[in-house]
Amino acid sequence: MSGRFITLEGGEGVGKSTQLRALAAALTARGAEVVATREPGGSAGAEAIRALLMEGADDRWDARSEALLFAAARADHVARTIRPALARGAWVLCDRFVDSSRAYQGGGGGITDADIMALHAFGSEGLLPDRSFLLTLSAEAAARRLARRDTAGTDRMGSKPGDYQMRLAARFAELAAAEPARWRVIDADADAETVTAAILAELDPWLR
Ligand SMILES: Nc1ncnc2c1ncn2[C@@H]1O[C@H](COP(=O)(O)OP(=O)(O)OP(=O)(O)O)[C@@H](O)[C@H]1O
Ligand SMILES: Cc1cn([C@H]2C[C@H](O)[C@@H](COP(=O)(O)O)O2)c(=O)[nH]c1=O
Repeated sequence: MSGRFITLEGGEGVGKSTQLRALAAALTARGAEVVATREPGGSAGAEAIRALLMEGADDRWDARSEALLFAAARADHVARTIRPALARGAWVLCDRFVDSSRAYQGGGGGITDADIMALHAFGSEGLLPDRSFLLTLSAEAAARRLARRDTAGTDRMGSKPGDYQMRLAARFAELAAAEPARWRVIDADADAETVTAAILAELDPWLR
């Protein structure tokens, strides 16, 4: 069972972190080495950039600066964490990756997809996941989950307005539709165990 690079994508509160933990446990139980990681973050340098991105006022960065910071964090994460793990045969499970930049800074923030992918080509040598899961959930259900989880309030990126959330959901759907060999769309409006089973079923051919 050789390692693969798997990403979980979608809006806030759809259950990405919950599913990442469950998948990591399931794969570890099958004897795989698993590197569970996240973006922005996942390496010392990228975690430092994460603090710049997640803290402060909504207008702390303009759209171009924000896109560059996400790409710089990703470049360090890819070079220091993801590529070494893949090279030794580990499974890399990542909570968000370049598709979040394409949806948030692209669909939500107005940066062109060509510009985001050019930054990715330079910073991360264009690395793409073997499989990306888009977890879909209605905005209302996601908001209910977040209200239960985030009783202390949201961070800078989570405080975007409702129309931004709608643009990014539409953009994620477009990305998945445009590259069906890489993406699987998973209905996240079920209990967590059912969602995990649906994801594992999609990974089954790689788990033999
Ligand atoms: N299938 C599920 N059914 C009900 N609640 C869930 C489910 N999956 C996750 N939750 C709960 O919803 C909340 C949000 O889940 P989680 O933190 O995994 O989402 P996320 O997509 O990683 O969010 P973010 O993008 O903000 O990091 C948590 O309190 C979690 O326990
Ligand atoms: C990788 C990446 C992330 N974002 C946004 C999406 C979320 O609002 C935050 C990350 O928070 P999480 O609770 O850890 O999911 O950052 C983005 O706008 N662009 C990106 O490339």
